[in-house]
Amino acid sequence: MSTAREKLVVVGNGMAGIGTLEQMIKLGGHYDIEIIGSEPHPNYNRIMLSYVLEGTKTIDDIILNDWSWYEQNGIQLHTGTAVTRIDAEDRKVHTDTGLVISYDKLIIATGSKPFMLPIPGIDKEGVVGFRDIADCHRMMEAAASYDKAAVIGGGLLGLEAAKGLVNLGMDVTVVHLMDDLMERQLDHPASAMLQAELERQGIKFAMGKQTVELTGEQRVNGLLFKDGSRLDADFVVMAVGIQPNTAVAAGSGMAVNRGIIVDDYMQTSLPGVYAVGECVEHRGVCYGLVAPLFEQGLVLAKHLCSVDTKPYEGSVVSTKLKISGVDVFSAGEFIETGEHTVISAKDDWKRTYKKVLLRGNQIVGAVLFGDVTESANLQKLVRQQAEMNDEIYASIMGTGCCGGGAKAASVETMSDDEIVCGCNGVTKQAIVQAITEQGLSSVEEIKACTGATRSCGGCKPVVEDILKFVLGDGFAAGAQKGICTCTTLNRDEIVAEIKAKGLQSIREVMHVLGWSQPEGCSKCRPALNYYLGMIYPETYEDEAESRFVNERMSANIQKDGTFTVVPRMYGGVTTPEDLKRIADVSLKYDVKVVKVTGGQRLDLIGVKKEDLPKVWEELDMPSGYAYAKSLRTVKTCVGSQFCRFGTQDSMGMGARLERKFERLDLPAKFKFAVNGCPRNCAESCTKDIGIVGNDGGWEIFIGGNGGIKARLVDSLCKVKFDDELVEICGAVMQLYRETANYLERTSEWVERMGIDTIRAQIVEDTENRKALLERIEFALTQVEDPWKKLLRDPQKRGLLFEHKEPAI
Ligand SMILES: Cc1cc2nc3c(=O)[nH]c(=O)nc-3n(C[C@H](O)[C@H](O)[C@H](O)COP(=O)(O)OP(=O)(O)OC[C@H]3O[C@@H](n4cnc5c(N)ncnc54)[C@H](O)[C@@H]3O)c2cc1C
Ligand SMILES: NC(=O)c1ccc[n+]([C@@H]2O[C@H](COP(=O)([O-])OP(=O)(O)OC[C@H]3O[C@@H](n4cnc5c(N)ncnc54)[C@H](O)[C@@H]3O)[C@@H](O)[C@H]2O)c1
Ligand code: SF4
Ligand code: FES
Repeated sequence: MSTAREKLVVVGNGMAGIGTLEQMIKLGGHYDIEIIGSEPHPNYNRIMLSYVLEGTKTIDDIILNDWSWYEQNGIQLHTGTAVTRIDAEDRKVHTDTGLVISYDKLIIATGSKPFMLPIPGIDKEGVVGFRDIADCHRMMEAAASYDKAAVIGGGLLGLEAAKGLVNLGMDVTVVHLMDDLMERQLDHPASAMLQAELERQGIKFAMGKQTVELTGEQRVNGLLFKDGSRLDADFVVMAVGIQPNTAVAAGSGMAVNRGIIVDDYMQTSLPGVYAVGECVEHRGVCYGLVAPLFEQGLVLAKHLCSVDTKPYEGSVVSTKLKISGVDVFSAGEFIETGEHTVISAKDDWKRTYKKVLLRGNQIVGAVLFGDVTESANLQKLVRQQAEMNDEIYASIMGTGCCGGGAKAASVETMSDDEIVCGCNGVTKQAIVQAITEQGLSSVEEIKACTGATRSCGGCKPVVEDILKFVLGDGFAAGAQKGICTCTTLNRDEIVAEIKAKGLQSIREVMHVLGWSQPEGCSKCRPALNYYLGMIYPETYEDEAESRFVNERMSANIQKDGTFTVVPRMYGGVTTPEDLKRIADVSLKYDVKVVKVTGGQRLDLIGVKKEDLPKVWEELDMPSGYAYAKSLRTVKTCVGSQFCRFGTQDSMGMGARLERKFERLDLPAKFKFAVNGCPRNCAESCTKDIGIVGNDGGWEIFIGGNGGIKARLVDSLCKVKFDDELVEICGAVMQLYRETANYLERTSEWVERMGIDTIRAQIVEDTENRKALLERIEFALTQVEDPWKKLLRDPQKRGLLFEHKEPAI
């Protein structure tokens, strides 16, 4: 027996109303749907208007659901039509075009309008709000004809508008009532840093100014302030906040305060009538950001589709200013009171500021300026009111300890319903389903399929964490031309730009080269850190927080949270004394397993994090770099010292090579093997550099790999003397350092470059070889054992490994 479908009418074709419908469609809701929207466009991403104004997007780029979406989903759409009256008794809406549309259920999603100051002159020509596509066009037209703009209001909207107008060539002054910009999101230090940065970008400020009149004849020509001073302006943008659109609701007898009053299921005071988005007031709060609206929309969609749902209990909001090169983030509580414990760090040289507020031990708010790498993580922690602990502390405050682990864990504990992409209302479940059911494996694919990361990009790190969590090692963040989705530049272009422009830090590279995501991502940051270190071995200050967790800890984390310790054993050779020390330390620190590795050394598995420094100290052996993109092992056979077939001293040569080239940063992990004769007992054929002794000297092979993508080596050349062998190996390593993509193994590099090209540059061009050698020799003078370095630094040691109160 079929039942007639109920009729659902939506008033407002904006982000909240359509976001709710999208969720309902996914849930399989059965309604006949009709939408009435006063704008003449299909649903678009309002938050991207800032980018349209700035000139980095067009209107076409920001359409979220084009006309065909409505058709495909059987939705009747009336654009350019405003609802003027709701007749709740007869369940009908009336429009300004004379339509009368009946409903069974009604959703009001009318959003807000800009608040226009009630001052003389507000109606003059050249005074606009910034809310929709029409406003955006008005601003762009004004910029083509006029020079001097004033933006009243130094909040998020005002600052983004000001930057857009500066980009369009206008002379822009932001007029702000208070002494601090964005005082609703930032504390004083962050505000001051923000203002200084925006001044550098060409925006002027008139702070602490109350506008009492807009002067001029028909068109505005200036602003008059309460203190009697004036500012000339032939164009004025009003950005002093918003007002929920409640007139139609109020006129129909609905309970309205500042916004339309709703309960925890978005139901208004009238039966069958719901409201969602900026027009509503929930538990006394009206929201002005999209993330809460999508959270409301999800609850409403489930409620209307009779799917079990938790009630909507309010949102913890976070904000991010969308101005390139200005990284600001704020979440939850941001002004400290006596109740808070404050963790903060301000660096005037790097121009960064971080503050985290705790109530008890719970994270209740944060402000970041300059370095917002941890914004996605902090957003989750504040939303979850997570307990602060050593790992979270270290990852947020910059030592980066276990940041990856903490993030992966928090992705695991996120509920399916949790919204990952606030701008587009995409939940964790939607992303996981896209990965598992549609076989997606990159951020770009997730973006195309779900919309996540499509707008401000702030959710990209979390999307990447989910990809990593679901796919593990199978995660490859996209096959685009750029090194990641933050840039379209490839490795060679980036390295060339760094050299040509003398760029010195990750932040500078991302800013100058126009990264789409100001704080970068987990793919580009480690790569940039490597390229900068390779280009400037002497002066570049390594950014530990841009390295992978194992590298930051100088140990490999295991699935039970303990670590492994692998000391160096040059050429796979050890001594009874070293073995005794390893045994003593293993017993003392309750090491679970001592494993002989494939690279001929010992792996102490199951060391507790807090014991790592003591284990390193008591072993008193160099780090084996088992965690690093660096030289790992030099596997040797017994060779001529003992083997009756041996023609060359493979153990001696292996140890020499390992001592010489250890500790150097490389694009990926790197392994040698050295054999005393062509019987090849130490298996040179699958190593990055494989060396085989013969009667007349040595043969050098490169580009082998025994891992997932197995590859046998190519022969590079034969040499007669030991010193020549070491030189060729050094030149190969330096050429690889200078030309490989970060994480590219030599097996891929040799195939990409071609063995003949490499041979020509190293074997045949002796001048080039000499230059490569000079550069690697210099780089080698700059390296230091990381275990010893950490042991010398009590603050870092305390922060990374011990449960001590960190020094702030
Ligand atoms: C320039 C700009 C940048 C922003 N950037 C961000 C950001 O970075 N991050 C963030 O979280 N938020 C941002 N916001 C805020 C965000 O865009 C809003 O929170 C969101 O769009 C609100 O969605 P909504 O559906 O409630 O309202 P809207 O998107 O405004 O949709 C309401 C729609 O209803 C229509 N309507 C109104 N009355 C009627 C009627 N009587 N009949 C028919 N239709 C009607 C309106 O014309 C409008 O199209 C930004 C806003 C602007 C203007
Ligand atoms: N990146 C983002 O997240 C983003 C970007 C743009 C807009 N938005 C949202 O759009 C909405 C509108 O933004 P907004 O910046 O207009 O609102 P807002 O309320 O965040 O900021 C308005 C600012 O104007 C100032 N102000 C008030 N009266 C003034 C006066 N008479 N003279 C000078 N300054 C005065 C206030 O002190 C305040 O800082 C907000 O909800 C905002 O969250 C968000
Ligand atoms: S490779 Fe040759 S020298 Fe080395 S152990 Fe085997 S047989 Fe002996
Ligand atoms: S949160 Fe802005 S694009 Fe996802």
